Amino acid sequence: MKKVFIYDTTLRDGTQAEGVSVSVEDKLRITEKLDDFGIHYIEGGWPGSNPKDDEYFKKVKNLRLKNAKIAAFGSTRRAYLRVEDDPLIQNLIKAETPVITIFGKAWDMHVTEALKTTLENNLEMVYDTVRYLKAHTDEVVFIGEHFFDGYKSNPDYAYAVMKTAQEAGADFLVLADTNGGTLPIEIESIIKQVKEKGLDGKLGIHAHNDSDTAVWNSITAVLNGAVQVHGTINGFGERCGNANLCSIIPNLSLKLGYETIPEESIRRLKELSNFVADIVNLPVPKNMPFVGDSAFAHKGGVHASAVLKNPKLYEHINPELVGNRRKILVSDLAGKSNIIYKARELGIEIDEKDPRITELVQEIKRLENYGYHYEAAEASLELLIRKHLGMLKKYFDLDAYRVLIARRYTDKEPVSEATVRIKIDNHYEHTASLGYGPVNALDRALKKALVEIYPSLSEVELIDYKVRIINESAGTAAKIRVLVESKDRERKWGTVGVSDNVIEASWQAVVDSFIYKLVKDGV
Ligand SMILES: CC(=O)SCCNC(=O)CCNC(=O)[C@H](O)C(C)(C)COP(=O)(O)OP(=O)(O)OC[C@H]1O[C@@H](n2cnc3c(N)ncnc32)[C@H](O)[C@@H]1OP(=O)(O)O
Ligand SMILES: CC(=O)C(=O)O
Repeated sequence: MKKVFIYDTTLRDGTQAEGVSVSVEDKLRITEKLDDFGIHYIEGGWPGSNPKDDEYFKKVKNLRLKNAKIAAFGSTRRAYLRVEDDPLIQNLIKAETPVITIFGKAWDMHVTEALKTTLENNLEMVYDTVRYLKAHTDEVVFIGEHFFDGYKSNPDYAYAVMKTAQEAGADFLVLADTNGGTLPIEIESIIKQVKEKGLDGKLGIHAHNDSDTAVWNSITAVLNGAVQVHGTINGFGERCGNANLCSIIPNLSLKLGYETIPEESIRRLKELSNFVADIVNLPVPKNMPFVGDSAFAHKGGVHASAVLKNPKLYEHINPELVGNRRKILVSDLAGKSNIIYKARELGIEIDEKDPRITELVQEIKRLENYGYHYEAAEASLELLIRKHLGMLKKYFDLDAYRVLIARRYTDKEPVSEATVRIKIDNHYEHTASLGYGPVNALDRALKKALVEIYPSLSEVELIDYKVRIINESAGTAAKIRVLVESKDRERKWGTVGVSDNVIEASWQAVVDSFIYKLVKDGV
């Protein structure tokens, strides 16, 4: 099996993404995680660029890494300085990493316009820097910045830059599509040409995603002989991001038979994706291939029906191979199969031929049309299914609720007060409570009324509350959907309510939340 070295630049190019800022501790945690997953190279940052990166390189030496080699990143020497006198080069050496990665200009226009130097001097900068660094570290990775654009502009020069780096001793010659404008067909053609011309070192690829082709550009490079692939977890990075390792790794390993990271790590890929997303505070888009929450979610009734017969009918791989899971969604696009799958997933015994399933599908479509949305409120969906199948106990009846919001001249904030009167068996409970807002007051008053009979409700906490106006064009007559997220010591769940009135919609969602808790506790 051919091996491809995975080179992660989440901590360097990834942090060049808009909105990302990570602490040294964050960087160290990500380093340990990437190492644990068997990533071969971790580019930690640019020593000398900022105090955080300097501290990172001091501290990373103390980590006991099992798999990864840490790379310090920088550029070729300044056009007008000797390597010995260039502080940026000296900082790279001071980082004391086993790998140093430098980028050098491979596009003639960049040499003359950005560096403002001559093409010959740039070749000398590449040669001097690689040679010098090679004497100070184990491995030097040379990135030909803008290699593909450079090749399209001046093929001989772009080739000469890479060949110079090879002659100076670079261990990997990485071809970069820095502006991300190159297409897979061009990657293939250009790599073939440079190999024919005589670039016979170990090639790598560093692709950006501006044309939405970074993953396939990287894979094309591998298919044409590249043995090192640069990318980031979840693909975030400068502008539109870098090549997404969460797609490259499974494509190479599961589909094309290359050795990348160990199989058991690939089985936890979603965990790695979520881990990095949480730390950098950039959520994983639901529709991200392989690791997104919707990557294996089936919504259309036709899809659900087929997946129940054989998942392969609508899934390109088994989701478990990358640590993801199959989801069957229930919505107005559902058919009987969605309901059967969902009910079984929830542990509800259901006979496929039960005529109530068809009625339930129609009821869900009616409610979704009214404004309910069950994808984000699975607890309400479970209650609806149970109720329809006669499997939901009556825990209490609402007799009345009332919410008052008042602000006197002397009050700093409005005061919310709720009263609730409910009937349990033949007994009435009548309670009142103040709250931070009307929903909080209702939640407290209802809990007060129920907790003596159902003590486990004291564990329920409402942790999120979202309000959405559904048919906005109707102005004040618009319907309001409230989604509530609740938790107890073990789980989180979502419930929904819809009404013309925000308090009534909130009440429905809160009531569902409490009932769901009682169902799950087996009360
Ligand atoms: C394609 C990439 O993603 S490369 C990585 C980009 N990442 C970053 O830039 C983040 C870290 N960068 C930094 O902290 C700073 O830019 C530093 C410390 C590297 C340099 O800071 P400064 O000295 O203030 O320079 P500044 O950022 O304004 O400009 C970049 C300089 O690097 C030079 N440079 C750019 N590429 C190269 C190269 N391959 N080789 C040598 N010099 C280069 C530019 O010509 C410019 O030099 P000049 O100031 O003499 O015109
Ligand atoms: C070096 C680098 O990040 C690039 O060429 O895109």
